Amino acid sequence: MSRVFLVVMDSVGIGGARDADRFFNQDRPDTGANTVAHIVQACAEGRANEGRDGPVRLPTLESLGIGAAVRASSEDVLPGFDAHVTGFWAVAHEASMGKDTPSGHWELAGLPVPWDWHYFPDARPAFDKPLVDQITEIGGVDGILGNCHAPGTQIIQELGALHMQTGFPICYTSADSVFQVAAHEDTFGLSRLYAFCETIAPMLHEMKVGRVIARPFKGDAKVGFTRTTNRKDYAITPPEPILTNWVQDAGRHVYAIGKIGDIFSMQGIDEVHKGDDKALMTHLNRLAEEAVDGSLTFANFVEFDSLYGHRRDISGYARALEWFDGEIAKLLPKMREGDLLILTADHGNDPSWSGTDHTRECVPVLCYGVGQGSAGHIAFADVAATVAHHLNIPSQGPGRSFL
Ligand SMILES: O=P(O)(O)O[C@H]1O[C@H](CO)[C@@H](O)[C@H]1O
Ligand SMILES: [Mn+2]
Ligand SMILES: [Mn+2]
Repeated sequence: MSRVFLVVMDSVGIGGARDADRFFNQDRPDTGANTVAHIVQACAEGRANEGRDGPVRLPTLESLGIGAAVRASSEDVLPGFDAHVTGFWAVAHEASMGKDTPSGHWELAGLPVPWDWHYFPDARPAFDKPLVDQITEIGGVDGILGNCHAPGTQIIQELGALHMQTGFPICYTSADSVFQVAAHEDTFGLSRLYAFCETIAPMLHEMKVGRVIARPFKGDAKVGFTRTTNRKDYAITPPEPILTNWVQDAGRHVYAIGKIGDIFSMQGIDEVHKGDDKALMTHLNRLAEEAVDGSLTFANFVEFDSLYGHRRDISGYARALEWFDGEIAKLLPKMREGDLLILTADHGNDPSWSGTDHTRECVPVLCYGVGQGSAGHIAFADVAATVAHHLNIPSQGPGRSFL
């Protein structure tokens, strides 16, 4: 029986979104943002040589069609990237009005977001007094710090020492529908941070805030503050069955790698494997060998986005792509007859762009195991329908299989 491996390269967008002018980074519309193309261009021009050198080389993604997809989605030039394409590729357009992780993943899983998320204003305070009063009361703290839009790595440097003195959690947000809580793992305590987030999450979900995110960190004023890998997301539960439910309801097994379990609030998921991207790749390789017939393995590789996209680090993003490309080259021979591997993304995060937020972009859909060809332009939800079709189970979403 066929298996499917659906792998999200978080934020690896390819430009070309028709509604990019409705999304912004620091008042600049996202029109023209193109994560992959701008990385390729910067590398070719020698502008991304930190820890690497020269033009970016992605031979495996190229042969699966990433260059062809970028050319089909945008006018951007792509120096090099003219290798023979042996995979099956498409350009996917998002319908949901959010350029965030849950919107992208839910729609890839067959559920365009049926509501408007709540976003906090980029003002001080970002959270109004009645909300702060509720949060401090039910969360059992005497106050909060932050209360603004901020990059997470920066705000812990600014407020880490004061947080240690006062015991007030650092609460901040971004252009996404998120309520983030940074707290020191030792002085505030990791389990206390998780409990705090878990307690306030239902109230924020009620307001249609997509995620409450625990952001633990360590360090002190002298050495500086560093986030740990113990981030935890408390996301709204999808209001309808999604791909993982369809697969599970058909009696099949669903493996989640990385933050997929968090994004879908564990709906339809049998087992979760976590770690940094390197560890996730080990899990993916092991599951390529061990996943049972008829199963779905759904993975998210977040470091493109969290370590490089938001930090506007072009060299780092290029290094991550080159590493990923080499790993996928080693994964392909592990695919069995009848298996389908899909590499895709959830939104863009152009590291050459203004601001530090995601960019509205189309995403590549690169398929291995179904021969060579292209479906041209498709919808995000078509990915779920295609996975269902390949697993020979009913699709319950609005998408159509492109295979
Ligand atoms: O700056 P940090 O804390 O990494 O926040 C980023 O991570 C959040 C969730 O992925 C996004 O909303 C973005 O703002
Ligand atoms: Mn994402
Ligand atoms: Mn992000």
